[in-house]
Amino acid sequence: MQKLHQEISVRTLKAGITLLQVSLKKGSFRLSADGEFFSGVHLLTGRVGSGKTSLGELLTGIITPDSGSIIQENCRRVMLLQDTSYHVSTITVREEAASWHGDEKRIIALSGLFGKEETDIFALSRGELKRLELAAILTGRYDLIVLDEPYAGLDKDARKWVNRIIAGCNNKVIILISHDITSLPPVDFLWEMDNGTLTCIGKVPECLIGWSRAPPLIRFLLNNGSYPKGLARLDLEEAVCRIHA
Ligand SMILES: Nc1ncnc2c1ncn2[C@@H]1O[C@H](COP(=O)(O)OP(=O)(O)OP(=O)(O)O)[C@@H](O)[C@H]1O
Repeated sequence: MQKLHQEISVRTLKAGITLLQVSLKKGSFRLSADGEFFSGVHLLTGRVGSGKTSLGELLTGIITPDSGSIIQENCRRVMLLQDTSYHVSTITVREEAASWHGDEKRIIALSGLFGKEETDIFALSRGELKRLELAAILTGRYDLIVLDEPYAGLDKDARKWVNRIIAGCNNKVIILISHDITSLPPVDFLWEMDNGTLTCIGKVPECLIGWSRAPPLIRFLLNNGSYPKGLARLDLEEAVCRIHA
């Protein structure tokens, strides 16, 4: 009985979001989407203008579909990061970190801004500001996080840092919209947006073999019989080394 209770508690804590026959029209562009996003890291890829940003906005409720349903389960706290969206509301780094209502000290330490607490927020570099924002989002108590091109403006080390934090996030739905597949955290599910139509490619790494629009690096690996164990950078490097071994 106790085990059953525990199982129910764990299940009810898991966040998820379901799209049922969702459609959206923006001028001549049409988006249609069906699918379920469970806890874990989801990578959404697709060409420029294919509708990824619109899907992120639909998932987080920034815009509503023209028809269909979006059902959120245990997604009480939802966050969307867009490259252009950061709004500074305070003066110092400490105040800005505190404005996120999370663990202010942890946010400052994680973002590498220890010692800069009283610095004017406008004196930070673009990269530092982005790290502060990402640290606040990824350590915050969000159930659903959509990161639209989170690597934009970040250097190699900062990208690795983002991936380490994402890898440590549990029980959240994290949807990563990125055209850059060379610097990713461990990804659980792969999705593709093609000319407004959302397709679930499947669970990583099993689905990689059937990824018809796989980027050149993945295609090269598969064509050489070296199947990556995942999409994280280390997995890709390991697969490349297997070819040359
Ligand atoms: N307000 C609007 N009115 C008309 N068309 C729009 C509007 N906003 C976006 N679009 C069109 O909708 C399509 C999808 O845009 P969206 O930004 O979702 O794509 P995307 O895949 O995120 O592209 P990108 O990678 O460039 O951000 C594009 O063809 C875009 O031109």
